Amino acid sequence: MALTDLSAKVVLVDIEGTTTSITFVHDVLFPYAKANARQYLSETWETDDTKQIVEELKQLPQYTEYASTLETRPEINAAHIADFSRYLIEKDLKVTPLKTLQGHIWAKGYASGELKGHVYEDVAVAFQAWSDAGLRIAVYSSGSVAAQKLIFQHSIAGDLLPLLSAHFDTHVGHKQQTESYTRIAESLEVDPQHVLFLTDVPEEASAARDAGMQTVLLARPGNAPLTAEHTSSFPVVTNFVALQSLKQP
Ligand SMILES: CSCCC(=O)C(=O)COP(=O)(O)O
Ligand SMILES: [Mg+2]
Repeated sequence: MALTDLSAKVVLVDIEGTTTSITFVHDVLFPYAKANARQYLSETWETDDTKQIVEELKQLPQYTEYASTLETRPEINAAHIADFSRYLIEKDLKVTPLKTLQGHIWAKGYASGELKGHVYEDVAVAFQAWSDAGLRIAVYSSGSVAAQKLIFQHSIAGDLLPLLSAHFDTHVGHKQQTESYTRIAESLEVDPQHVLFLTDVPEEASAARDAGMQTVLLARPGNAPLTAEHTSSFPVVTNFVALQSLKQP
């Protein structure tokens, strides 16, 4: 089954584990956010945007859990919120206000050149080929839309942003919920059956498939191993080029 046989009009890509290595996210992006959270929060503490992020962080159930581990009642300041952000990052919690904050922090690193977005070497080639073939390319990641734009604009393969036509983050819903994919298809004004979703997470593929999308799993180096049940339930490829000669499971 070649990509063209999938009758896709939109290719919807996940980022971490799909276009980009998990190692880059965990060993470069997360440490950068942890190291720079306090400074960012101090510098922007009085802005409406940061006030909103802080409010949303404090509403998270994990905040009550975190605060209960502290010996004294904390003062709500940049240092305390930075500590809580680091706690969330260490647990790899993909919660919306943390992802918004991370995107803002990474912006400085990309602007200075300290950060360059990792993409696998087949990604730019595939994006160009899909775009040339008239397919739209959209992104759905737990990373904020701002963070998605940064990783592709400042990628090691150059500026890939012009090839992308839409971005979705957890504001549309969580990635393991079917309704999120229904909303994405509605927003793209396309029948879900004409969307091909590429991800490394079987539960995300399952949710997208339940919404009527076509789904393919990526088995990139360093991704969590797929079980026999996963590989019998979904087509699996190791890179985007392999989509051209995809075999049904
Ligand atoms: C948008 S780049 C940062 C990656 C990130 O923070 C993240 O949570 C990626 O999750 P994904 O849904 O792309 O697997
Ligand atoms: Mg992923």
